[in-house]
Amino acid sequence: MAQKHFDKEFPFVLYKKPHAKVIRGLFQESDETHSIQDFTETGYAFVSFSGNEMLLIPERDSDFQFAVFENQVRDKEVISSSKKAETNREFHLKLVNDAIRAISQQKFDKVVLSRKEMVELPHFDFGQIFISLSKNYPEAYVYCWFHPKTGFWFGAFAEQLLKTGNGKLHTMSVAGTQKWHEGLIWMEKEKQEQRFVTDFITDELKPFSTAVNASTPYTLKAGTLAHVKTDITAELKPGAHLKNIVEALHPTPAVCGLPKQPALDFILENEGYDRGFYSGFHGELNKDFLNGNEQTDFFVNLRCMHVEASGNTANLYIGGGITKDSNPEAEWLETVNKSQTMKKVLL
Ligand SMILES: C=C(O[C@@H]1C=C(C(=O)O)C=C[C@H]1O)C(=O)O
Repeated sequence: MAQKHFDKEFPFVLYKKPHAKVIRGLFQESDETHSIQDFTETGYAFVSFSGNEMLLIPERDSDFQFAVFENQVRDKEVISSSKKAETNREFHLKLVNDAIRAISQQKFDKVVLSRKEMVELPHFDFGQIFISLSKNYPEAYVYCWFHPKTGFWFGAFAEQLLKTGNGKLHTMSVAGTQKWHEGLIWMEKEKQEQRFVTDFITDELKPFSTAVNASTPYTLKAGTLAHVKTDITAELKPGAHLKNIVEALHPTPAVCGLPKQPALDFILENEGYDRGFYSGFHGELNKDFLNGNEQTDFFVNLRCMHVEASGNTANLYIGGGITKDSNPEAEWLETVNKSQTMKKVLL
């Protein structure tokens, strides 16, 4: 089905929710480009970091399919480094140093800096990549998006931007990174960068809610990495509009910074490339296609990559949060570790 759509250059998305056994697919019946206008639409949303591109595979022009996925065997870990990565390293170290200086000059408290890394693909098979991601990361939201306007995007991570239905909203604050191991301990630097995200989200949700509750922070395992996570729930006021909530939350300090505007300006002036859909968000808009409920279920687009429709190269996107206590070399290594999520299914 997906291959048939790709051959015709019709948009489609394959996705598997965290810990789910079911693969879902939404297949557009035309090559038309649909966009989100006000978040009252129904379908699958795919939104860029800047919010300038808000693509939609609309329910009314699509066919929904699902299949049970059972294979849970993980592949071996891949460690690789390329000459290209070394060139990136110098640039990234300077970028992080510049950000630490800007923080010490009180321009902002946190900024998330990212980079793009190119990997050549000897043989590209989108179905096989999607299955391999699903197999390796059962705890993640795994997806493969294709649109003639964007080419392919893949991702495997479980950071929810928001889930709403029945007047309730669920979201989470995820930040701080370490290699996962038994008994790991979080340092003040990681706790602080994650607290920035929690405080931002709870403050932004208050005008839309009668109550906002946050759990105590705990460890989230993501592949071979671990992050600090807080669950946040809100009781929405009647009439709270999804569009306004999305605009208030995105981009959170998990992918942008705090305060939002100076951090965003720093990213746009210094990162040196266009993030495109990396650190944007995507997911079911106003419908859970499997059970038919009215529900929105958006995830942040992280641990992701872009592959042109020609399938010759993949661009991996990786970043991390910088605060006053950041160490540039450690921040570089964090992006190298995060790049393994996608490399594991490519090399
Ligand atoms: C920005 C990324 O990840 C985000 C940043 C993290 C951090 O700064 O430690 C951790 C998890 C994500 O919220 C990425 O994976 O590219």
